[in-house]
Amino acid sequence: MFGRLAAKQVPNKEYAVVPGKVNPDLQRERKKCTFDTLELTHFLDGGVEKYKDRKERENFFLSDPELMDDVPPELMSHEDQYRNGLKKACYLFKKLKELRENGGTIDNYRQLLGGSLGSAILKDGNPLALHYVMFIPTLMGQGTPDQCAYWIEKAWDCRVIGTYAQTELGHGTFIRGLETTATYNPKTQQFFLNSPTLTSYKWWPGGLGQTANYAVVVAQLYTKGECHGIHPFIVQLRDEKTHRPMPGVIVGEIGPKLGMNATNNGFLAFKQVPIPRNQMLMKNAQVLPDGTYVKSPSNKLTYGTMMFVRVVIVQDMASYLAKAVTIAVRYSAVRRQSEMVPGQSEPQIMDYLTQMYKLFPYIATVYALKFSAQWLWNMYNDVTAKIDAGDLELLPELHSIACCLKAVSTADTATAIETCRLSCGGHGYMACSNLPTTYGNVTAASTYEGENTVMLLQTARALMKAYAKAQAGEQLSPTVEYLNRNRKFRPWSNTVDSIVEGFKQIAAGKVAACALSLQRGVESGLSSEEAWNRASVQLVDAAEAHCRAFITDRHLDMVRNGMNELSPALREVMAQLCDLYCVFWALKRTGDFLQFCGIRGEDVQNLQDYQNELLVQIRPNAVGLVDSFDLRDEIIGSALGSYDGQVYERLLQSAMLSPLNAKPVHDSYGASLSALLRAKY
Ligand SMILES: CC/C=C\C/C=C\C/C=C\CCCC(=O)SCCNC(=O)CCNC(=O)[C@H](O)C(C)(C)COP(=O)(O)OP(=O)(O)OC[C@H]1O[C@@H](n2cnc3c(N)ncnc32)[C@H](O)[C@@H]1OP(=O)(O)O
Ligand SMILES: Cc1cc2nc3c(=O)[nH]c(=O)nc-3n(C[C@H](O)[C@H](O)[C@H](O)COP(=O)(O)OP(=O)(O)OC[C@H]3O[C@@H](n4cnc5c(N)ncnc54)[C@H](O)[C@@H]3O)c2cc1C
Repeated sequence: MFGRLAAKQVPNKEYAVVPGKVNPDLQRERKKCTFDTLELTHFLDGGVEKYKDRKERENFFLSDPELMDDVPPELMSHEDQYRNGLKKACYLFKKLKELRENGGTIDNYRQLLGGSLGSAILKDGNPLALHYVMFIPTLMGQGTPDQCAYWIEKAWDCRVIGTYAQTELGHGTFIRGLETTATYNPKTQQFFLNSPTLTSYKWWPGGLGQTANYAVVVAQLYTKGECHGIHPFIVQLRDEKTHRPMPGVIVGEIGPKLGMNATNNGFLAFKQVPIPRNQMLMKNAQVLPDGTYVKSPSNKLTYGTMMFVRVVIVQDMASYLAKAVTIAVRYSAVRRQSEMVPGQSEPQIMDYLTQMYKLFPYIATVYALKFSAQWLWNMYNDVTAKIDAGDLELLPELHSIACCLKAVSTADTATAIETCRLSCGGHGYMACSNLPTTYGNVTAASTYEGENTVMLLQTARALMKAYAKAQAGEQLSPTVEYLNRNRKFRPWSNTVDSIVEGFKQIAAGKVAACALSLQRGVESGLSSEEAWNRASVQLVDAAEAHCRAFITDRHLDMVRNGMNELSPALREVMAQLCDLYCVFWALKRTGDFLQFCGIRGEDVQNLQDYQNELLVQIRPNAVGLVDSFDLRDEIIGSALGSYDGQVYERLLQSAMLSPLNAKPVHDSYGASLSALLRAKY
């Protein structure tokens, strides 16, 4: 599990991990599976060829001992976490080059950043992540052809390493309020970057601390004495030879965090630092040599990189969740506890219905998120192609759906991972379960790239506009089509179709209720902004309902129309998971269903019965389902979740890695404990 780790011997050899030995409970589970797990793996990969590519790629990276940890990051100091992360990130870059030069493929660079492979190699974050996730995408999305030609090659080759420096100590959400200035001087044809206040210090950018030598800096543009709002600039932070900070640049690292401790998040300030005019990214807005400002077709195009990352985050959440639920399900098959029937042997904890309820809805969530993420990715590509051709019509629709999916996927995944941890009892609390680190990585995503409440309020804003359009009888875009005022919702019928329809009905009801609250607020004398604030709890709720309607609709559509080539046995299991996702959320929202869909008490009981039935139906396939995610042990990185299920052996092995166990008597005994034991009070 930990590569070349020189572990202290376990106290008793017969309790050591035995290569190839598989826990008998797991073996039995695998025999029970009713479908072909490889068929599902191929489906998840998008076909046999892609499956083979992935396996080859994983082998290339994960079989390299240089990329495995000698010591788990949680046993390292903060400084060593960074040192180790950076060493591996640099080595990874060289390997990637080697792969390319040998004709190998890596269809998506990101696979090495977040997601399965990335989080296996750099468990606690990658100090080069922002270079790939935001610096390069900003150059590509916001540079002119000349700027792209000059910078992108250098960046791909890591001859410059960048980050995305937007957030400041004083402002992360409200980016129009950023204080860093970039003032143009036509005489020298330079911008001067300045940080006028403490609150204008850039704060958070990944890799900024000691890694990046360049950054895209988002700053208020001043030219001819006028402020034109925030724009992106390429700024050199460190000397290309010595890596010392450039004159006027104050830069450092912000310190330990809940997680992601190798990402080298930093702070940055400028004292009138000059950069040439051509280092403002000018695909959209421009400053001409004489200082004339040329407006962008939309000032929201500056926000393009954030949109890209929000889209990508939804995909990554599905990967993190697949990992967590694999750990928890395998552990639940191995772990036996209590007596279900007095006097009988202890059952596997997965036989308790409450345990199935903790885990199986989250196996289903992996699929729900994956299908929504695929749809969003396709829409993102369509819309960006249209924007490049000058058509911005679909940008608001993309923004609205990306914001709520980012918020709901990150929040749901964080809850799911915490539930997986709880489902593993005390052992889930151990760092070596890999659930705490995974949680640390995922919960960060509820804040970064747009804080979740703020994101839902962006969607709510779009929903209010769509509602007004619907009331005016205007045509609506596809994701809000259900708001059409002439739409007749079908009556409740105790089917999954009815639940999906019900979520739309709930969203439509909540959107209408928000519109009414806003209207009443204004009529009572509040300004529209005050009325908005008063309605904001409801607005967030409406945006979440809209997103749930979207996710369930996508999931059901995929099961009905996107799985025709799968075997009947597999299709049946996929349909069960989709039903479970829908019923699980319907039961979490029974109040809404009672309020908006006209269901009755006995319908809730029917849903409850159906949920229980689904949990029991899925039970024999639980291990097969997580095996189908096909995550190698290096990716799982957990004493509880490895394929062979040698849980207790691995827990003991991992305890022996603690430096506290290196000697029979620890040094601290002489330093403090012995005196205490001998003192006479
Ligand atoms: C990712 C996985 C891989 C690896 C992970 C590893 C490492 C990565 C780790 C971390 C990366 C994190 C990096 C960051 O966090 S970078 C910083 C991100 N910052 C934010 O996201 C800031 C959030 N704030 C905003 O986006 C905006 O300020 C705002 C909240 C949207 C408000 O903007 P504002 O200009 O004030 O707009 P409004 O007045 O509210 O709205 C005006 C108008 O514009 C529309 N709008 C807003 N944003 C967009 C957009 N992006 N695209 C299109 N349209 C947009 C908005 O809807 C409104 O429209 P109206 O028609 O209603 O006027
Ligand atoms: C791990 C991590 C990595 C990051 N990496 C980067 C990076 O690489 N580059 C970068 O530039 N930034 C980065 N960030 C910063 C990140 O983008 C911001 O933290 C995020 O956008 C939230 O902004 P904030 O911290 O100012 O929160 P705030 O906006 O201060 O939020 C605090 C609270 O105020 C509420 N709030 C704020 N505004 C409103 C509103 N309008 N309506 C209702 N409620 C509101 C929020 O809901 C929240 O509850 C990173 C952050 C983290 C945690």
